Amino acid sequence: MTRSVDSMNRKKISVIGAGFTGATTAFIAASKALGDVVLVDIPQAEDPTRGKALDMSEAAPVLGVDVDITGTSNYEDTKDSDIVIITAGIARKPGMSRDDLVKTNQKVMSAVTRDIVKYSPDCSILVLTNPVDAMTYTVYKESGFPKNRVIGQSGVLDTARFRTFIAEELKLSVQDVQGFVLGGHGDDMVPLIRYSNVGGVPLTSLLSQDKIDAIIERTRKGGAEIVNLLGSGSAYYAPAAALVEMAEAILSDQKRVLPAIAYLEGEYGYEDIYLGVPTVLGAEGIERIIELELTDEEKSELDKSRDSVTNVMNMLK
Ligand SMILES: NC(=O)C1=CN([C@@H]2O[C@H](COP(=O)(O)OP(=O)(O)OC[C@H]3O[C@@H](n4cnc5c(N)ncnc54)[C@H](O)[C@@H]3O)[C@@H](O)[C@H]2O)C=CC1
Ligand SMILES: O=C([O-])CC(=O)C(=O)O
Repeated sequence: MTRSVDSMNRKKISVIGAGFTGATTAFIAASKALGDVVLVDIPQAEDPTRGKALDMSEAAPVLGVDVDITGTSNYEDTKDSDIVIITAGIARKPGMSRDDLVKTNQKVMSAVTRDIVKYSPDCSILVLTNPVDAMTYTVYKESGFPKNRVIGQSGVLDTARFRTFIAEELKLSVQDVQGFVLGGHGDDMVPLIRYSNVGGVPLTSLLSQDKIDAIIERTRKGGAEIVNLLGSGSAYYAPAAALVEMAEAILSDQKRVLPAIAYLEGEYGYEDIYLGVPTVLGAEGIERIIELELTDEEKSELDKSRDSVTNVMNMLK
């Protein structure tokens, strides 16, 4: 791997899985000059991973960024990463649920985590691979890392979809739409209307209950909507943008308040489970879990989502 001048001062981001989400994540991270990027995939007869990395490197002069982008199947190249993002594994096809991926992707998580830990024992790990709550749990157990350094991505993406649909309905800037989607990354996720607003104005003052219910339903099925439109594979632009926002919060110690899949030990009344909750993301990974006060109805929706994640976790044997 060649390292350009001054690379010692830059952060190092490794992305495992150079498919749609991995390559897009690598490209967005490099475009924002978050750090040097190492893209890893399994060895193949031709070398698409190196091809993608070289193509991205050739965009750097146009984008005006000085970062090294490496494509490889050798984990030694990931040595001393600050953050490792896992997107490796299989994606669902139309008609499948995310949970159908559990057996195959569990094996992939175990294998890649061993290599990540061997070369970057001090990194933070961000997991995207589905079913993501259970896969984050798998990586946590396999890595032996402290819970704050193993984090899953769902809430930033689910909230981004929710914000998109609200902005579209109201014909207002997406930048002013705030919201929170909690729970597992499945059809039972919990968009919290009481904590959602547009420029500080409560959502319930701007939209009828019927419209809000339709937006909740579309958010819950947001992944499947894209899967059906694409015909093969699943979403990757918005998931990659979500991963980069979380990675930047950690690498730049931003103390962002973002939903993340966190290991719970009593928070929200749950034990020994990874689930989407509001967190503070900074240099230590998940630095804090924010416990929102929930109504009985919201709590029972979150319980239902927790039960769905528990069902998938029971398949991890
Ligand atoms: N949590 C979330 O919000 C989201 C999760 N996903 C999930 O992310 C995963 C990846 O999705 P895509 O990138 O679209 O799939 P993809 O099929 O385009 O890419 C996956 C890549 O992983 C590689 N891979 C498989 N086993 C590997 C191993 N042992 N080591 C290294 N690389 C390996 C494959 O060769 C492939 O290039 C899927 O499980 C998908 O469901 C996707 C979008 C959002
Ligand atoms: O739906 C899928 O399979 C991929 C995913 O998690 C999403 O786009 O939310």
